[in-house]
Amino acid sequence: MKTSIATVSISGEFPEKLQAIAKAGFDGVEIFENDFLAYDESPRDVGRMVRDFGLEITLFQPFRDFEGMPEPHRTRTFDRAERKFDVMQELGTDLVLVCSNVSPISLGGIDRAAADFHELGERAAKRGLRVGYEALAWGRHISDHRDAWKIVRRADHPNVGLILDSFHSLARKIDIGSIRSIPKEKIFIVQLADAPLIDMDLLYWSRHFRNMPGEGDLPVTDFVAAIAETGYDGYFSLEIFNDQFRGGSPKAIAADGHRSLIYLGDQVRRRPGVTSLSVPAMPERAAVKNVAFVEFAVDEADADQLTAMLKTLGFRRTQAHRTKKVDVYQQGEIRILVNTESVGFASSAYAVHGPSAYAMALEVEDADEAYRRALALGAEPFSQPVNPGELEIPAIRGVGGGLVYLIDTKTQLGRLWEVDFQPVEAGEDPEPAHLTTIDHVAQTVAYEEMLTWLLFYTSIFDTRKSPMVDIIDPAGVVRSQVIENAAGSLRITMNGAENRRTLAGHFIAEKFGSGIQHIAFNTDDIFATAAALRANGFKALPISPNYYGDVEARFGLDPELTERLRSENILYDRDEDGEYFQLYSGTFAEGFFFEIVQRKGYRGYGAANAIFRISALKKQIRPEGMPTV
Ligand SMILES: O=C(O)c1ccc(O)c(O)c1
Ligand SMILES: [Mg+2]
Repeated sequence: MKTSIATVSISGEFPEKLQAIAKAGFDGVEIFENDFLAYDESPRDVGRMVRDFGLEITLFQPFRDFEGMPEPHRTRTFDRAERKFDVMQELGTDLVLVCSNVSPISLGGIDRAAADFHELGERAAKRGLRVGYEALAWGRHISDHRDAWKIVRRADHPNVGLILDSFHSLARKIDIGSIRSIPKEKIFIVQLADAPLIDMDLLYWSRHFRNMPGEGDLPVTDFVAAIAETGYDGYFSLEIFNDQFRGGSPKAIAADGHRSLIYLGDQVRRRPGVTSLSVPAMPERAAVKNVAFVEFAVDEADADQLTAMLKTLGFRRTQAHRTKKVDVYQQGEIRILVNTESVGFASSAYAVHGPSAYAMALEVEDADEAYRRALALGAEPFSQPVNPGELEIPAIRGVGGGLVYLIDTKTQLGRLWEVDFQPVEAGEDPEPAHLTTIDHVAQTVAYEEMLTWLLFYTSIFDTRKSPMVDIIDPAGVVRSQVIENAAGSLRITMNGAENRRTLAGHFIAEKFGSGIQHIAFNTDDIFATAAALRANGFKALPISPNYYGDVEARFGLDPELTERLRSENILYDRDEDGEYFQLYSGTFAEGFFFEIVQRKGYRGYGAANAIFRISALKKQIRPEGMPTV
């Protein structure tokens, strides 16, 4: 599978775009005419620059409003094509993309269009060039790849072929089965884009909301599988018109794009009936069994505050690292590590971000396989020296430059708690609070980074994403998206902050970056937990009394239950799957907090309650740090 990306897909000056594209690992680039026109160098120099970056020009595009023109426009259109052919020859590319005519003066008719393409094919052939025809979803007469294919077939010219673009076909829900019968040599190139499902005008949707395959909701994998079944193994080229990407970091967007293509190729390769696609071999997406631990980087003073909070939550200090200043706090199957080292990565994470949950460990079937897959998808490996006899845990860089450790039980890694750690004497143990497992880890990221991390998790781990929802913060909107596995043993909620006045935005600003903002634990009995926490001196986040009148009315709750919820500051939600109870701690270190949940069949995250807990949490953050609304 050869990878390419259109220059329109990313921001920056022409050379900056090319550099980012080359660095991300693409083989080719589509030159989008306006990018080229806005640049001062000659076509020859641009062609040379592209090749100097080790890239091939996959095509020049778009050539608009070509087929079906009445005279005198028709003659002029052919003259215009000849001019573009000159440019292509100087650039050093043999393929031009002709998109279906949108002009109101254009005439319909398959034969007329086919005759025009036949003639264009003749002219192109004289120069050793090729013409690819693409149906725009909003084309005047041709808006369906099946019709474009009819025209190409009838044009019957070796230098005229079809260009398929996933957006145009999938946005119009055109039957993908229609692709399977197209001879592979007539597919000149394939353009790919995904998009979130939004009900809007096709042109506007296409020009502003496309995103990388896997980032949106279109069945791009099915589309590529159908193409692969023809035996096509040419270029797959990203063509992403996206307002956010245009303003984003060229390097990051290009890297996401390349990752999305490799991930897509790997998914398609695993489909039955697909043999042609040459994709680098890599292990399957890793099934995550659980979040094995979350590790905090803190100094001694913060550690006192954090561990005091953990104790009120019913955690016991059970182990200490043999050679490092790392303590393990445990309850049920949950492990929280508290790292107060003054050297190494945790300490630098502390220096940059202050106290933070900088690392988490995911237990998978085979840590080495998960690690290899992550690297094949362009994840950044992490390692630091370990002391003799200690385990080297495979790790990759995650959200905000934090770490994701990968562990398993089939190798020595399964003995981590015996090899690297030793038991400590029981101290003054708190009352156990019946916390069992980590329900979810909530990461706060800048809104522009959301898709990057979404692709990171979904491409490496066997997870799926939920639709994005809006969380209302009194100071703005926070976008929230869940990444979870079918078993519910890995749940990550990602909150994207658009401004710094929201709780999420404040967290990012204060921490100098993205990271884990809260961890939620499961209990099987929220009221027993609440009672134990009270006995431990835990301070629950106070929820406005007005909230309880509303939930009682909304869900028709028994007043006795409402009163219990109110007296324990427990939030409540219910949907068709079941009930949900939520209890929050106060904040630690400028916005970090803990949550305790009980799920009675419920699978969501209490989005409707978010505004109430956000308002309550904001009251706890130092007033000068957090503008109120
Ligand atoms: O939005 C457009 O005009 C446009 C142009 C060229 C393409 O390949 C395409 O998919 C869309
Ligand atoms: Mg296109």
